[in-house]
Formats: sequence, structure tokens, C-alpha cells
Amino acid sequence: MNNYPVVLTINCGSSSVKFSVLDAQTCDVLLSGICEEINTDKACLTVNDGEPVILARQDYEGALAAISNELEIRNLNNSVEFVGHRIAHGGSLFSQSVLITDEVIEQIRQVSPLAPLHNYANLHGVESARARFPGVPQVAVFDTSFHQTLKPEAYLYGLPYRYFEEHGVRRYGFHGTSHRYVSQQASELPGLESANSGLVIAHLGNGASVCAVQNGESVDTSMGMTPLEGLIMGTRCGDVDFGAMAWLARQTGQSLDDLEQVANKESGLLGLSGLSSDLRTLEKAWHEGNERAQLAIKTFVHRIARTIGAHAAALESFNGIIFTGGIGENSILIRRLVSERLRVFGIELDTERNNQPNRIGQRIISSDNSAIICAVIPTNEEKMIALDALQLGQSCRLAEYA
Ligand SMILES: Nc1ncnc2c1ncn2[C@@H]1O[C@H](COP(=O)(O)OP(=O)(O)O)[C@@H](O)[C@H]1O
Ligand SMILES: CCC(=O)OP(=O)(O)O
Ligand SMILES: [Mg+2]
Repeated sequence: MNNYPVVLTINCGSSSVKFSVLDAQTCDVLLSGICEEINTDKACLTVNDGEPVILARQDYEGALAAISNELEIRNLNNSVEFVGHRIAHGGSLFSQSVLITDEVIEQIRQVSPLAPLHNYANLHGVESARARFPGVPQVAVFDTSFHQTLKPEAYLYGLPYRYFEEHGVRRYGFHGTSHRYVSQQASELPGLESANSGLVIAHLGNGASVCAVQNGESVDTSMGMTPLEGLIMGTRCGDVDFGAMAWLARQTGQSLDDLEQVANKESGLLGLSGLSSDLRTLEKAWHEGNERAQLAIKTFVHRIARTIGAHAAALESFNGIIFTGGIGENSILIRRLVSERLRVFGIELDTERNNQPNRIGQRIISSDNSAIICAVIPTNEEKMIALDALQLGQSCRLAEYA
């Protein structure tokens, strides 16, 4: 055991790699950072909210090498007691977090085609960390685990049942680590303390999903068998009529693989605006009067509001809407526009509360007259990953010493 043990968490998203180093005793964050705009010439690393530094190598490998260098500079490499990894898709193989072994890596690889933007990046993180921290227990924390409580009526598609039985075609849901953290934190907010509460959580980032949480359990969510279903996202289209894609394939001669690429990487805010997948760029263009940016944002908002409304129907009681993720936490405009679309539920935001900066942390943004409480809760997937890594890593260590 180190004198000053720490847990390293690695969260490879579709456009970013976030990392944190947490005190293993207190779970306080000692160091954190983010590599953004991965795979573009703007790829950069920001540590502890400092100045971004352009990466020498822009891909995931380059990001992980730069992160490891930051630990080395601070003499933290030898203090890493456990490593926790965010893994997007666990399929039906993993219903909870697990210690990573060669067999687990192989199993994760098997389900990776179902989350191509994420799982391969996640596996890069695992392999690089295993090479750099040999002998240190590594734990996989799956986005899909929190949604294991979905009932068949929520996870089945309206396809012939044999596809579920024979090929495992079903909805899994993602962002579970974030939805789990946010739903736990929500009980600290005035009006949402009751264990008997129904929440709709909107995790709005580059990837985006809505989750209905009743009494702490996921009962419905907008992402499906893959992270493509549901909301319009940075580069992903979300729900599309399958008939439209079949028609497009026939009209344009594009293959299934071509169209999958279009749906995952060329659609969403990027595809609609023709400008960017990054909401900050689109908000700036919105204010400058760019019509395509305005159209992209309005379409994004329409889908979010519709999906929140649909998820309310999965709850026993509708007590709160929580915004989280890079957009949910920071975009005053998106929260305002979504809430305006939800007036039919008696929802009303307080402008001053909504305008508060994210640095103040979790906060209520609805007015005192609102029928439903609206709040912002900054997500902390890293803390959840660290807690799972500590719990599993310690039991592994105890088994070693027994
Ligand atoms: N201050 C801000 N205002 C508006 N949007 C923001 C702000 N900060 C971040 N975002 C948006 O958040 C999104 C990234 O969210 P994030 O949750 O970090 O993504 P992911 O984890 O999926 O890579 C981007 O669209 C970015 O533009
Ligand atoms: C797998 C869910 C997802 O979209 O994750 P991201 O928001 O980190 O891209
Ligand atoms: Mg994310």
C-alpha cells in the first residue's frame, strides 16, 4: 500500500478524454483534466482548468500519453493504487462494475461494435493504463449498468421477438454512471428529498440522453441498443425513421456501413447546421443570426422537450427535471428554450437562477411557482468510477493477502 494512495479515473468520451486523480481515502479530486477536440488539429489538454495546451499527437493514444506525463511531472505515478475506466457498452455480459482481466477485455471487445465511437476509445485507455501501471487493479464501470432495472416493455423494440431471443436485440441505455450520480445528488435539493420521487434527467453533452428515474431506479431512457437512438447529438442523428434510411440507401446507393457512418459522425448538430458539432460555436452563430445554426438549435431543443415529456409518462410521480452534461450544465439558452417548450407541464424557470454560472454547483433554476422543480446538477462520473474502483480494487487486494 502507498503512503498516499490515489485512484486514477479515465473517461474516454466520443470527443474528449477526461481524467481525474482522487485521494483514495477521501475521494477528493487532487488533479483533473480534459483532452478536448480529439482527432482534430485543435486537440488540446487542459489541466485543473488552466490554459489549454495543444497536443503533439491528436488521437486517443496521444491524449493518454499527455495525461500520463502530467502524473509523472507530479510524481503521482507510483501512488496510483487503482485505475477506474468508463466503459460505455457492457451489453448483456456486464450488469455491474468488474475487475479488468484479459477475459473481460475480450468480452468488452465483443460488444464494442455496438458502441463504436466509445468502446474502442475506452479499450485504448484500458490497454495504455495496464501497460503504464502493471499490477495495479483496473476496474471497468459500464454506462449500461444503471439501466439493468428497465422492464421488458421499456427495453424491447417492436421487432419480431425472435430477434431479441436469438440475437439479443434490445435497448440498453447509456450515460448510466452520470444518471446514477445525478439521481443520488438530487435528493439533496429542497423539494426532492423524498425517497419516493420521480425525476427526468437530461444528460446533454456531445452524446445526449434522457433518463426517467423513479425512487432511484432507471425506468426508461432514450438511448437504445447503441448510443445512436433518441436525442439529436453533436454528430449523431438520434431517432430516425428506418424507412427513411432504407429509402436513402436505394436512392443514393450508399451501403449500410456508409449510412451508419453518416448517422454517427456527420449528422446531429453538425449535419443540421453544416457548421459545427460544438454548441458553443452554434450559440455564437445563433446570436450572429446564422439561420442554419438557429435551425439546428431549435431542432435539438424540440427533440429534448419531446423526449422529456415522453419520459415523464414512465414515472409514478413527476417531481423534477435535472439538467447535466457539458450543455445541460453550461447552456443558459438551451435550458431556457427547453423549459419554454415544457410550459404545458406548468414548468417555469427563474431567469436569474437560470443565468447563474455552473461553478456554483448544483442549483434549482425553476421559479417558486413552477409545478415541477428544475435543477442543474454538475455530473461527476469520475467520482462514481473511483468509488467502484476502490470497492472492487480493495476486495481484490484483500483476496490477494488472504
Ligand atoms: N459554456 C458552454 N456553453 C454552451 N455549451 C457548452 C459550454 N461548455 C461546454 N459546452 C458544450 O458541451 C458539449 C460537450 O459536453 P461533454 O459532456 O463534455 O461531452 P462528452 O462527454 O460527450 O464528450 C459541447 O457541445 C460543448 O459545446
Ligand atoms: C455512450 C454514451 C455517450 O454518448 O457518451 P458521451 O456523451 O461521452 O459521448
Ligand atoms: Mg460524457
